[in-house]
Amino acid sequence: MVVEIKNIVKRYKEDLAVDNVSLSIKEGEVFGLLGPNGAGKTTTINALMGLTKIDKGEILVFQKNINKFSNEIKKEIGIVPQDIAIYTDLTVYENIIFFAKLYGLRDSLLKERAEEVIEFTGLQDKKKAFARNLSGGMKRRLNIACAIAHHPKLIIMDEPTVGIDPQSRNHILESIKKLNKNGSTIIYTSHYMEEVEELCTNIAIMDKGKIIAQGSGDELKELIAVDHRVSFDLSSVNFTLVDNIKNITGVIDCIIEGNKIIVVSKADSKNLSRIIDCIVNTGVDILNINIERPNLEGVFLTLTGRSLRD
Ligand SMILES: Nc1ncnc2c1ncn2[C@@H]1O[C@H](COP(=O)(O)OP(=O)(O)OP(=O)(O)O)[C@@H](O)[C@H]1O
Repeated sequence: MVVEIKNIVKRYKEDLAVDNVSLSIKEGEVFGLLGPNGAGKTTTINALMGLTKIDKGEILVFQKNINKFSNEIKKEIGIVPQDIAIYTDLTVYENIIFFAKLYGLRDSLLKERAEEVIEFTGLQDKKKAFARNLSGGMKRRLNIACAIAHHPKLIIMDEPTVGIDPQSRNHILESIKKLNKNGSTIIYTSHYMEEVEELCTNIAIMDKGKIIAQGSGDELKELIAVDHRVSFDLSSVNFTLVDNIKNITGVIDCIIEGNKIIVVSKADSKNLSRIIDCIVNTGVDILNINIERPNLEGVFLTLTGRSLRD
């Protein structure tokens, strides 16, 4: 395991920010911590980075307790904090050099890596620009560049795409995939379920300080995949058709909404082709088919009764 978080607790006065959280993160994973604002993600991540003192529990990174970290271990970690940590009065290049030196890079390797991460984060045109003059998305990219020049084995990113333009967001998501492909283990927090679903091989859903579910995206969606829904826009709808569809194996219900029908089936019914045949044989044209797939938003809603974005 690259990271083992064991039963950690963090309280801020009456507020139990992290309530007995345990997580294990394997080498090579993109591990997603998903949860709404205030769920306890940043507190967990700050505890992992040794920035927040925990009240109870234990955290191991590379099998070492984080309180006993040597500089050698710190050099294996890259941190992209939620609040952008760059020097606005330095240029893009100078910022990268500054942080890379902190991680021990020197001489020709230092310059080589600075060029490498400038290209990696797409900041070539901004190399000599002062950080204060960058857009929000570019500042985020610079923040990432500063955290990865030393080629860390573990990269921790706390909501790196909050409040940025779609172009920078896509760039960051692609960069994370590449970093993972090149061998880094990634821990990624977000309240955007689409990002977590796209990026992460293992996901923990956090709410009110607790981990409420954990697994791959598919495993989590299975939690709510008790039935599936397919809607058909039709040229016309009649009751004979609806009755015939209800008689197909696996169909639980068939709901009429104007010229649309919504067919609810048990998961794994594999009856779509039979439903389509049934409609076509009645002489009705199918104008559109929409298969409603379960997503992580649905998982969160089912588990908590609330939306992720409340
Ligand atoms: N320094 C602090 N002092 C007091 N309370 C805090 C502090 N940091 C966090 N909290 C509280 O702990 C809880 C968890 O906050 P945390 O920032 O970890 O959540 P989060 O999931 O990261 O949310 P967000 O997505 O908004 O960053 C919240 O109720 C928050 O108000």
